[in-house]
Amino acid sequence: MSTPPDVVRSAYAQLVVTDLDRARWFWGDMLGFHIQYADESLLCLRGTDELTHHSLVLRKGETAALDHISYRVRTPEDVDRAEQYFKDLGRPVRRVPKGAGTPGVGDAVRVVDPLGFPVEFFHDIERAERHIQRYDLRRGAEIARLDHFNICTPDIPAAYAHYQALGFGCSETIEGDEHELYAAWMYRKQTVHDVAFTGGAGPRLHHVGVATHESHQVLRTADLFGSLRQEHHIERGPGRHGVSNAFYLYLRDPDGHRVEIYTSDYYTGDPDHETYRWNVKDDRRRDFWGNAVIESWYKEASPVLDLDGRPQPVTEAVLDESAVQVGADGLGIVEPGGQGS
Ligand SMILES: O=C1C=CC(S(=O)(=O)O)=CC1(O)O
Ligand SMILES: [Fe+2]
Repeated sequence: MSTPPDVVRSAYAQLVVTDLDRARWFWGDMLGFHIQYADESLLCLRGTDELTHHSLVLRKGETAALDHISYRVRTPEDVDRAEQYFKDLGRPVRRVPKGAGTPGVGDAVRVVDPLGFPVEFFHDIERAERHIQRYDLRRGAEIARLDHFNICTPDIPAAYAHYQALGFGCSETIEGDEHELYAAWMYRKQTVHDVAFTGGAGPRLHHVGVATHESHQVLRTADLFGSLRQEHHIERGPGRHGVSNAFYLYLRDPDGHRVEIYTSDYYTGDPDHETYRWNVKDDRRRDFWGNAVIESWYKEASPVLDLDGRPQPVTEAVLDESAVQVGADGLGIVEPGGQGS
């Protein structure tokens, strides 16, 4: 078996949006991403702390979808390793030389991974002007950086095995009484996750997680949308997660792409870091205060494209967390004459 690439971190998501101006308002004006590059069909954006060209790309297209997620690898040779690794898995692989792909990104390889997701691996990317202390440029939610991808997949154990083989650690899980795996959070950078798996029809993109420095910025984001009579963009939260302990707010962009505003998770960098395991019937797992998870959060997600830009077919889930008796989610199966647990 060939050597997997040395993944450093989740690096950027490329989303297809149907109205670039509305997307610019949502992701730029409201969330505060800096526009690093713009043309009539493409925007490259980055957070206040990000030193490379972008962490989010919005590409105008007919149908809202995920074009690809992208991981940065440690060396240029790791791009070659990624190419060989996925070729050995028998997966679709396409080399994307510098200048032929996303602006700012150097030599890269794009694959459709075993879970059906379009994934890019690159090392070289243009540096960008340091905005970390340009408080004068901050606006809206003041998003600092990309934190993670959350993907919907029907087979969580298969997703766990794939990312474990890529060298990802596992910080937290949601498991049944017999340790059946409902969800997992996995990392390469030293925080809770670079990628997480939500059980459901897939491959679909559940959300992009973006980080603020402070929880008051999460609250301010909700206030901004409320003030502007744009509260319909708020889907879930604000609240405190059980898993990750992060303070959160979920929004839907004008095309329905979900984004999580996320702050204050924790360090996972020690070599013997242990996985924290939640039971699927623990009402605090997804909201530490026991608040219900709105059904759309479990059921709705963005379609993903193949390497030729065609929507990928989805496979229904094996396990459905929202169908388990989960009490606070309000979706539980109430025992005859009993209460949800
Ligand atoms: O980033 C996350 C951290 C925790 C949770 S959960 O709702 O607490 O499971 C969801 C999430 O994957 O979006
Ligand atoms: Fe998330």
